[in-house]
Amino acid sequence: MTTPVLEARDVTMRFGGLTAVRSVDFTVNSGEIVGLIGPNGAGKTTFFNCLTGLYVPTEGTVSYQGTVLPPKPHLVTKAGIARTFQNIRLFANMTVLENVLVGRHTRTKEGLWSALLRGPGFKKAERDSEERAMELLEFIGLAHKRDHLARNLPYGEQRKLEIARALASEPGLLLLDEPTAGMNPQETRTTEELVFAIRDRGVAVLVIEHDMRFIFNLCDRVAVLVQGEKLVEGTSDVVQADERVVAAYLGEPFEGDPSTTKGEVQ
Ligand SMILES: Nc1ncnc2c1ncn2[C@@H]1O[C@H](COP(=O)(O)OP(=O)(O)OP(=O)(O)O)[C@@H](O)[C@H]1O
Repeated sequence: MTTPVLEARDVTMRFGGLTAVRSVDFTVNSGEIVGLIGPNGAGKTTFFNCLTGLYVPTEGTVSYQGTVLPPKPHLVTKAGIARTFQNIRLFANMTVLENVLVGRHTRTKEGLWSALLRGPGFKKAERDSEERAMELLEFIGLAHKRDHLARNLPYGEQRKLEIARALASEPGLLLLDEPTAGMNPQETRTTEELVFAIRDRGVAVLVIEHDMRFIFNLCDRVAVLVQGEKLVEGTSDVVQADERVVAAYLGEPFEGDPSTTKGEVQ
């Protein structure tokens, strides 16, 4: 049975006279991988920022598992939504393990005094956190690099580490903003497999991406934003065949034969 994890209702975001997102209704259900695509400047990242509390929408509401979210990033994370960003935002001079541990802080209950005094409660919490972080590093294939500095990882592994750090907050929904940007085809394929594996762990995924092949292979459903409005939403096949989508992408990587079949679009 599908139940809504995320529900955005009538979300509008204006910057002065510019409406970057206009009356968008959007749902992600449990167990789903949903794609959000659109030409440059369509409002995708602005919409993500509205979902994650970085922006307070001018109008509309965002709910997670039936409860309206407070527009504060740390409260959104605590509620169960984690994200990555277009540009890598790791702690470059921390180790791989430390980066994942940072991602767990919303889930650790030990308070300031316990941490300062390093009492038995704190030590146990620390051990549990480390175990959980190592389990995540195993999952993404970076356990053997736990003590490497994040800045010394190759690009593709840095992006994986960001995903592990986001997963460390134990989200029910993961938002990925251009996870394959700058990746070679092999790294992109690995990321695709990783996203499927994340979904199989019970985490719903919403992904922004310009790589159409990646999106159409991966997603159960795809929504298209154009000039801040949701133009089309449906399965990959429906979206690929929609003439309005083809028109919106003319001049973009998706140009060419409108009858292009799945997997051949780039
Ligand atoms: N903080 C801001 N202040 C003013 N305008 C903004 C702000 N953030 C985004 N915009 C504008 O809102 C519009 C949508 O931008 P946004 O970055 O959300 O698009 P996008 O679809 O994510 O683009 P891209 O694919 O290039 O990342 C653009 O016209 C952009 O200039």
